[in-house]
Amino acid sequence: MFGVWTSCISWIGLGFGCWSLRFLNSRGLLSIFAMENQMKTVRDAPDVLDVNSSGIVGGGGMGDTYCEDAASDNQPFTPWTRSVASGVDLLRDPRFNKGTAFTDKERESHYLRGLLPPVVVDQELQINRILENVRAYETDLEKYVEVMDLQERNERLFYKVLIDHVEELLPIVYTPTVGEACQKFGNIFRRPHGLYISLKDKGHVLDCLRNWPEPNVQVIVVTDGERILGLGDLGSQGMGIPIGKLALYVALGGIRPSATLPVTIDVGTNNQSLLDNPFYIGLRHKRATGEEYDDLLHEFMVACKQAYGEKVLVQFEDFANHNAFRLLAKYSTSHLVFNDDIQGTAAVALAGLLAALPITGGTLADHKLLFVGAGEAGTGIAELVAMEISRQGKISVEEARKKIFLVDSQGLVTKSRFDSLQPFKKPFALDIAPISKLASVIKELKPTVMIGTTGKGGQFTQEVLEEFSSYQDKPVVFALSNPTSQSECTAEEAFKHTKGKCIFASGSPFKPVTYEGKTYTIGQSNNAYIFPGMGLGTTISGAIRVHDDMFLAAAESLAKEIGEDHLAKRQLFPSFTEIRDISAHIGAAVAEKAYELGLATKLPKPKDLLGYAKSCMYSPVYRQFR
Ligand SMILES: O=C([O-])CC(=O)C(=O)O
Ligand SMILES: [Mg+2]
Repeated sequence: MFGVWTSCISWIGLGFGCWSLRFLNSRGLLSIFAMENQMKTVRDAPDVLDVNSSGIVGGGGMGDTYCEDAASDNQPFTPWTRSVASGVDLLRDPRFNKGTAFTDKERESHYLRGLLPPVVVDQELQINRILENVRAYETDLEKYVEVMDLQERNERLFYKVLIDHVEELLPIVYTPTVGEACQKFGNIFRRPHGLYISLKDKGHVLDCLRNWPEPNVQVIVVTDGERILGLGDLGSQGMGIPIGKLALYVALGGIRPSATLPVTIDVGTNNQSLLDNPFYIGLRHKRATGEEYDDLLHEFMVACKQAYGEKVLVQFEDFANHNAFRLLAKYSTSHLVFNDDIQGTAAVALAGLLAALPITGGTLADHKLLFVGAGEAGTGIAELVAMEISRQGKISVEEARKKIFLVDSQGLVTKSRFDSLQPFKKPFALDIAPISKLASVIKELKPTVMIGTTGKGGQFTQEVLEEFSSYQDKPVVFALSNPTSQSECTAEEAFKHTKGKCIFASGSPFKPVTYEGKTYTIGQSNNAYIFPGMGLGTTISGAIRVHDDMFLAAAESLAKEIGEDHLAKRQLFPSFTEIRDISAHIGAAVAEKAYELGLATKLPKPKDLLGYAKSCMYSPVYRQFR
């Protein structure tokens, strides 16, 4: 195969000078441009040929591992230019476009003369221009549209600005603004991004995947839009979430952009206001359920492996409880899959709890934990905490669960409700009389940690917080629901109503709080700390399954990032400015666990996993085109 292509390329290269030829391969259209007797291929098909600047053909296949593949993306000057279009096509391709940063030489050699204003600027100046424009907008939604437009125009600039200004831009491309963007997705719709797979595609899901232009996908984030953050059913408009999460996989975890695929499965929506909205982008009927739903999901899961192989990571995101748990159980033994809202959120919250121990004193097993909200996040965290207590204390998980209490919309989860409880709540049912009011639950059980995962704003009222802090000095309060509007309380309320005693974290970002002259930095207990590193770890090790122990390893790795400086400000999570380094550590810890569990396929195991993880991470610095 390689030899045939080599001679084909040489022949065209010698014979044609400046030409564009198109070949149809089995995966779709592969364009080949011949320029000045050099060949440059467009689009990296799995059997792509790499051509270096001196016209020597090399490569001949994307590396089997993530790293070999990523390495060519990372070199600021690569002779192994794999994919270069020319002329106006180059400007219109966000993967290669550099706008006014194309040098005069590049403009000359790539048929850009006259297509750009004469000025040549560097990436730094472009970043300053973008930031100035973004900052000039009044609303966060306008900022979101501006920044996401950049992703469609100039991918490397988008990631460079996001990485270099992560604290400022994360709340724009991610929670809370992405929530509002999803609510108004039909109104702000410009260009499609990601794959929309709907009931209309039944029987043709593999065709949808084959239409996606990138053949070497390594991470898929998929939602069915039924429970977008704490905002409920947003149908097809939930697409903003997979897009945002994957932008973070790249910016925070160093996954290559071309290896990411956002997917929304549209089976309808039960959101009447969207069904009535003329600008709604999805199927205009109520949600399909039962066999119809399961069949489409199954077709998708099978197609993922067919299209991208055994090692493609599928992240389930923002599915409703009734599907989230069973889909995870159904596919976790056959696919490399995890649920971010159950397992990612669990790992990040566990990291926060471990980080808090030097302040509270004692071990995790010394705490009594109350979960307010007993859905994916609540029971996900509860289970992982129970596993950690069991591991640390050498007791059974059943015994460890006794330190955990759940409250759902009906009140305390007790044995008296056993028959009607959803299966994921049953292991935590208490053998005591039912209590419906939250403040009364707290009074009765006297928990030391209270974690909100209700998806409903304002649940931690003044009464609740006062009661919770009435019998202890260091009450731990996590208000994890997103976006900010759904947070169980604000950071300010937490400090005020606990009289400055609390150790607080939230799912969405809050500004620092000053209480009685002391300023506290608010750590964001958001799965964004975990999933990028998880993706890095599974790809560099070639893992074929995700195991709970990998999440424990990720949580422990994240908790280690918290030092005395952080604790002095009661900050349980590091700043996002350090996240790429943190993701590399998490990636190495996850990969290490994958090897230990026999789930890794990249052999031999790299000697220095951390160094290897770092070397694999995508860098958005512009490449030069010769
Ligand atoms: O997206 C986020 O910010 C965290 C998350 O998964 C959710 O709230 O569903
Ligand atoms: Mg989520």
